[in-house]
Amino acid sequence: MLVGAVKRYGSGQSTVVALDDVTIAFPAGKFTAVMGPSGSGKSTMMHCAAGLDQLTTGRAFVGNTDLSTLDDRALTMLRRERIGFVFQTLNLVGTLTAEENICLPLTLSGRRPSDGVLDQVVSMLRLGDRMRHRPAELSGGQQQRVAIARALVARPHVVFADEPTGNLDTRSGQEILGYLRSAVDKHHQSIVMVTHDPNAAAWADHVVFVVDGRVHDVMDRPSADSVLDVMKGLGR
Ligand SMILES: Nc1ncnc2c1ncn2[C@@H]1O[C@H](COP(=O)(O)OP(=O)(O)OP(=O)(O)O)[C@@H](O)[C@H]1O
Repeated sequence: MLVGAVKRYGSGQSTVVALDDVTIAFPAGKFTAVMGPSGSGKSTMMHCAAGLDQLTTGRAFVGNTDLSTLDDRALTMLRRERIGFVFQTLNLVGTLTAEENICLPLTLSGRRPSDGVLDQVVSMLRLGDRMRHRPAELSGGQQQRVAIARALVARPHVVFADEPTGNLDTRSGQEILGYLRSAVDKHHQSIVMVTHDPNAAAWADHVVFVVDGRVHDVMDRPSADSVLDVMKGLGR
């Protein structure tokens, strides 16, 4: 959740206001899509909400925890224990196999995947025969699926995903959206997903439209058509 969130980059004449007084809740156990024109502040909003970047002013909460009250170590722990990430820069570790990458957040906090969860995630993402490969030996889409498996396998409270289906064919994209949906419906995880695709946004419970660093609109129970209409109205 962001309260009165402002994020400025740079100073003086070259200042960019990426978030301009944003207050928005990402409700627990819900699937939120974030849409808006290029450069409108979507990634900045996610990074600040996930504690990967600091606000200039305002507050960011994960659950009841005010991120500004945490030191670096506590922030790292919170991210590791409670948050999963799927970002465009996949951050897979080149020297580790797919399986080691997927389990890395758990390994770092001294845990192991719960029974069956690893198998379930790996088979859903059709990575079963790729688990011993390193990232360089995988296609772009397979790397994307490894990053998604890594975000899901620890069953974090919140998953932040930036264009998670961006590099995927339609079938794999639909499967991943279905799995994100079931993570919400079956396991009460919260998903916050940036997307440019109205069909992907239609899987969410609601869509937050961001324009020029502000929340322009929030739509409940979106359909691909209703999302497209709003996007057209934004003229982009
Ligand atoms: N590290 C940075 N330094 C300076 N300006 C930045 C930085 N990161 C983002 N910006 C600027 O902040 C604004 C918002 O960027 P952001 O990446 O959040 O937009 P976005 O909606 O995610 O865009 P896209 O859909 O193209 O990924 C843009 O004007 C961008 O140029």
